[in-house]
Amino acid sequence: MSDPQKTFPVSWEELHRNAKALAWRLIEQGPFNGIVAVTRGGLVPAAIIARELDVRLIDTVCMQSYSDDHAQGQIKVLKEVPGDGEGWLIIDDLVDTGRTARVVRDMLPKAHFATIYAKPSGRPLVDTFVTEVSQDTWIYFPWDIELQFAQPIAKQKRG
Ligand SMILES: O=P(O)(O)OC[C@H]1O[C@H](OP(=O)(O)OP(=O)(O)O)[C@H](O)[C@@H]1O
Ligand SMILES: Nc1nc2[nH]cnc2c(=O)[nH]1
Ligand SMILES: [Mg+2]
Repeated sequence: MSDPQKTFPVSWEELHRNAKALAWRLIEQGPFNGIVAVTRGGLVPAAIIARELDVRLIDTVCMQSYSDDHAQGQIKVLKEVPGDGEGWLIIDDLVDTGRTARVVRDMLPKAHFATIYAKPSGRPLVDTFVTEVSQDTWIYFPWDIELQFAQPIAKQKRG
């Protein structure tokens, strides 16, 4: 998606609340042997969920696909996890097109795949998620953004 229609900024508090909401759903699905975080976006959610589910065994699948202009290129797998994923929980921050999820699921077909956010195209690839956002929305995570001055609405309207 190179020109998303809407943006959806997420604060640290909101992310923490949503990650805990995901943990409440996942506690019913476990117990899990360990967590596989999909880098980099899955790292912070995985840390929060590991704390809530009392999981200490964490591995990573290292992936690269989107560039800074929100365009998705070829997915590169920089690091894999051996095995079929049985008893493991995979955590990513979101599914968008579902292409990243497809690659990870093919790698670990027996794992449980969970994300905090899901867009409609990727939703069928996720076992458990918390919040659905529309396909034309770009989510900004707390680590993507910083506090800054915002124009009053009246000034924004005058242009
Ligand atoms: O469903 P898709 O269309 O494949 O998109 C979802 C993936 O895109 C983002 O990762 P990204 O490749 O931007 O890297 P990052 O996790 O390092 O931010 C996000 O963290 C997901 O992993
Ligand atoms: N930060 C972020 N990364 C993405 N990768 C694919 N879709 C998104 C999105 O909406 N936000
Ligand atoms: Mg990612």
